Amino acid sequence: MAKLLLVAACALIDRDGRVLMARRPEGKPLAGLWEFPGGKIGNDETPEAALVRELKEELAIDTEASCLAPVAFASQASGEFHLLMPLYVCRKWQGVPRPLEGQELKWVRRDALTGMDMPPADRPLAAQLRDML
Ligand SMILES: Nc1nc2c([nH]c(=O)n2[C@@H]2O[C@H](COP(=O)(O)OP(=O)(O)OP(=O)(O)O)[C@@H](O)[C@H]2O)c(=O)[nH]1
Repeated sequence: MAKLLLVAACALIDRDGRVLMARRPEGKPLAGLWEFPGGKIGNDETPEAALVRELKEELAIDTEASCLAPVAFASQASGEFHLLMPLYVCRKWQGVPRPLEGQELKWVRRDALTGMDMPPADRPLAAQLRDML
């Protein structure tokens, strides 16, 4: 069986109900596609701790595990790995998201979510999120 790739992803929701999407920069796998901020879960790291860390590293915002609500997950073959990716919703954080890793950021209305060019694992998640918001 393919090795599991554990990734934690987060839908930041603003006061107008929009979702923050990030566009993967050139040079990374799946470059140009829109994804949820987040990243790989390290050894000895909980998914929540990984997200708090990634949101700081990628977006310069601070949040905490108690502000992360799990809403869905993706389970998808991805090259030599099998991606298992829990998606959390976060509505409370400190700071203004800034693109620290060369990514483009966009606040997206719920109706526009499913029209974005996304990695295959994200498409069902975007639809679930749209129906939830
Ligand atoms: N963050 C994030 N990763 C996703 C999403 N959808 C998806 O297929 N992935 C995949 O999950 C993996 C996450 O890798 P990453 O490159 O963002 O994570 P990272 O920052 O920890 O990795 P790095 O340190 O190697 O750059 C990639 O293979 C990426 O393509 C998504 O919505 N958000």
